[in-house]
Amino acid sequence: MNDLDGGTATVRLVVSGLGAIGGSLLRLIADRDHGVDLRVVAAVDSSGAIVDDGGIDPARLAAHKAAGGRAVDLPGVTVAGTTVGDVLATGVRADLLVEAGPGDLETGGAGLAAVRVARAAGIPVVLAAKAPLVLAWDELTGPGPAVAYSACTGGALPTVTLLRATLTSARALRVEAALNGTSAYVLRLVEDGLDLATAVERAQRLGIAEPDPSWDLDGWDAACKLVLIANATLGARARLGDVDVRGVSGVTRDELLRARANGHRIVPLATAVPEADGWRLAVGPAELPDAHPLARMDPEEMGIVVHTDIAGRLAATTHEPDAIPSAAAVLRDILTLARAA
Ligand SMILES: NC(=O)C1=CN([C@@H]2O[C@H](COP(=O)(O)OP(=O)(O)OC[C@H]3O[C@@H](n4cnc5c(N)ncnc54)[C@H](OP(=O)(O)O)[C@@H]3O)[C@@H](O)[C@H]2O)C=CC1
Ligand SMILES: N[C@@H](CC=O)C(=O)O
Repeated sequence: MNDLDGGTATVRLVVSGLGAIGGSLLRLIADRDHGVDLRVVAAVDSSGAIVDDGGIDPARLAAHKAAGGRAVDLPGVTVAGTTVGDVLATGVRADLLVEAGPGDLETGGAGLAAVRVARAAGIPVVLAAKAPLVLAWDELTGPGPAVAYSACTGGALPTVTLLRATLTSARALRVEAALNGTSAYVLRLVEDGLDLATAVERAQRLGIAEPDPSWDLDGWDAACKLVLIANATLGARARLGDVDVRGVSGVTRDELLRARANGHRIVPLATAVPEADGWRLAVGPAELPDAHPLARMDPEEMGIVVHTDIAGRLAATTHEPDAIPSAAAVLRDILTLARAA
């Protein structure tokens, strides 16, 4: 990383996954000066992998994908198999992998394979996909090239940064968070009278829903984020199976309106509560009083609240009406790694 090409540090990126997050990242790379030459030398989508050692124009690739194109049909690039492993086998010079493909919570799928092949080649990784890290926490946070994962812990919400800073001196008595934007948004639309399927379609149009939106509605996306936050900041060694997971699909409009009439709001809540032998982790719809910071949020917000012994109650929220803030979290990690190199 940080080769100097004509005076500017260059970071050669392989971007795997060119949907809402990958496409937004490409546009962010194209749209502004980052003080670093972020050069996309390879990209992968479900059609296959493309490579150009001189750099693929990120704006052109983003526009091609937004128009429904397949990566392998982008004119002027070399098609190089279907995986990140195939990309690296071409010998293209790469400094960083961005993994923004779909997750697979059983095996880790192509995402985990891509992360492993990159790290074996000495290449650091920035993750948007959570599954690789949830399944292989010890491996991916252990010795070897860095793995950064800001976008895996609540979009642009700096959950890990906030907790690490706060818990340097204080103890967490309880952590509460609304970590799944889709569930929060969908519940608010249902509260307003929309049916569930239409509400989910709206979230998909915003680009905030998972490739398989049942991950959002059934609580698995929030559970993944909670596991990662607990492991990163609370000293936990949690796995997905340790989380008590309930989804929001069964919440009815009547229940939502009854809560409102009582001065409450039902929100998709993730909680971490200390116990004698660790942390009790749970995800599910919960009724909170209107005065609670997570009940006061706009439909497109996510948030976190940490109750501490000596640092009071801290709260942070993020407004994410599309995939750009999460892509900005990916960019944050890329630039942090680039500047540290
Ligand atoms: N959307 C969001 O707000 C956030 C998403 N994430 C995570 O980021 C990841 C991507 O999400 P999102 O962009 O919304 O999803 P999308 O469905 O919009 O995009 C997924 C992308 O992955 C590509 N893809 C499918 N299979 C493979 C494969 N085997 N190898 C490489 N790429 C593949 C798809 O290809 P094709 O274009 O050909 O279909 C598509 O470009 C997910 O893991 C999600 O959990 C994290 C934070 C926020
Ligand atoms: N599907 C997620 C976005 C990525 O983490 C959400 O709705 O919050």
